[in-house]
Amino acid sequence: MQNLLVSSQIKDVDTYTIQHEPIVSIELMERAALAFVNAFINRFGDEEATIWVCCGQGNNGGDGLAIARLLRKNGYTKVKVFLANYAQKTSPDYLRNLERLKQEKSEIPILEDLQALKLRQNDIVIDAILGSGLNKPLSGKYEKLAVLINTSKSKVVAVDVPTGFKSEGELDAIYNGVKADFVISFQVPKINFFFPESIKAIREFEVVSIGLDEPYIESLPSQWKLVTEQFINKTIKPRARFSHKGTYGHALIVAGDTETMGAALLSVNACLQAGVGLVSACIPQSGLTALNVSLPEAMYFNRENLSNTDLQKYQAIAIGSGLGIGETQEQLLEQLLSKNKPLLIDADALNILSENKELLKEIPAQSVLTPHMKEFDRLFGHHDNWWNRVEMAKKKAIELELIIVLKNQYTFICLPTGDICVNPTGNPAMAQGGMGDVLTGIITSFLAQGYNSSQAVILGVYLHGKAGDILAENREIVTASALAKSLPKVLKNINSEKS
Ligand SMILES: NC(=O)C1=CN([C@@H]2O[C@H](COP(=O)(O)OP(=O)(O)OC[C@H]3O[C@@H](n4cnc5c(N)ncnc54)[C@H](O)[C@@H]3O)[C@@H](O)[C@H]2O)[C@@H](O)CC1
Ligand SMILES: Nc1ncnc2c1ncn2[C@@H]1O[C@H](COP(=O)(O)OP(=O)(O)O)[C@@H](O)[C@H]1O
Repeated sequence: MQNLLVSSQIKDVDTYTIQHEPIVSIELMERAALAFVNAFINRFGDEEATIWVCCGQGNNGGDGLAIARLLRKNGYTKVKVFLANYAQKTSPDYLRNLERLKQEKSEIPILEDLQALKLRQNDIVIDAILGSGLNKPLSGKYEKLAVLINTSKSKVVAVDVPTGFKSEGELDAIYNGVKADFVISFQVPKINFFFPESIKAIREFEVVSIGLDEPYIESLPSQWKLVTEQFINKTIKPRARFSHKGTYGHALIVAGDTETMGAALLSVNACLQAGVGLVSACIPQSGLTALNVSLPEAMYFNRENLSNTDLQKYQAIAIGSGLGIGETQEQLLEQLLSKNKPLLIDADALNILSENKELLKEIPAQSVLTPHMKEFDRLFGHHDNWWNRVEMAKKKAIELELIIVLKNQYTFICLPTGDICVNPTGNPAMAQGGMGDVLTGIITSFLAQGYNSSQAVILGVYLHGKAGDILAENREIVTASALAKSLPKVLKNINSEKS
């Protein structure tokens, strides 16, 4: 897991690195500029392009000046600098870089008049006006400059964060900052990059290391974590020698209704593909033939028997995929809740809870809820923005001792400890019905296999997205069935790379 930091902490890490590496701040700025330029060249190799580097007077502007100089050195002949010198204060490193640019006779024109900023299609604007130092909404000349850049049809590449974009906290409904096609951000992704509202400001981003002190970053208190491949590789266990089906647990999946039996089958199949030892499908009798034909590995569990069966033999129980809503389904959920065994609760079972909120406190601790945005809002109230929604998910996860998996492009996993783990995998090719049912099957499978609840959820969400990413490399659409089918290979690849 990688700590995600707020702006004040990032500043703190800069200071710490400067003191302890040690490195003088102007050198750190040079390193940041170099990292930006390398990433920039990788992506925008056209040395003939006209590049306008727009600089403010803080450290973000200082980066911009160094970037302009380094681009010129790397063969970009048409680099121009525009100084947005609208502030009273200037940073010392900005001033040093300005001096350097002037002294070196770098042939880079330095412009200050807005009239001179004639942006054309195919030009590239490097936005180094304001970075993570933003401390109030954009207004006046800054706002005017942002409008000019946004309406120019030039490609916009932002340094660290687009000017006017808040790195953390609630994002305003209306965004008046620079809209960047690409952001090259330093060291850690900013928390707000993961919220859907950021699409107004950022089309794509890349994070580059500038050599800030990583152990110090990890030592800082932060409840925001990014799930990393290293964490997954470390957590996932290969199949053991002399193991048998009993080693990998028995899962019970309560799902399906006459018209939504597919959801149950998808979920049960995903559970098998993710490696469970045994799975029993508690589906309506009308689905029995379909189950036997399509998933001969799965067993059938008659719903009539749920109330009088000892569920101790199941290592994991999920309820909800395609379950339907009605008195019968409500009874099924209540029966399971009364067994006082952690559950995974998805889809219609969540909708039943929304209609019977008094049941929320009956959910056993360490249970997992997997709502998408609408299911979440039905459960815990309407939210105007994602920052507030995630804050509420965190609050409820702590209060009810649950794991809340708030599904989206970047899924937020809120743990009872208050930690919020952001999942980086997944893509729009996966935006199709049934994908959530597959996720339920995968997490249930990992729960049955003996991973603890947080591990099972983090592994499940990450691998679900990872499988989708691998498939999306050569197809536009990834169906839920295709994703489930690909899981054994994804697991194999991870375990082979480890050994
Ligand atoms: N040693 C360091 O601190 C490093 C900093 N780096 C760069 O430094 C940036 C942060 O630099 P700074 O902290 O100087 O901040 P910025 O350059 O982002 O902004 C500086 C100034 O803008 C003012 N300001 C904030 N919001 C405003 C608004 N809406 N309208 C008008 N003025 C506004 C602030 O009061 C401050 O004086 C990062 O984004 C990154 O690009 C990098 O060079 C890496 C190393
Ligand atoms: N654009 C996307 N990027 C990443 N993941 C996505 C995207 N669209 C959907 N997903 C993933 O697919 C799943 C969809 O879940 P859900 O909406 O419950 O689907 P369903 O109810 O149809 O099975 C979630 O895990 C979500 O994170």
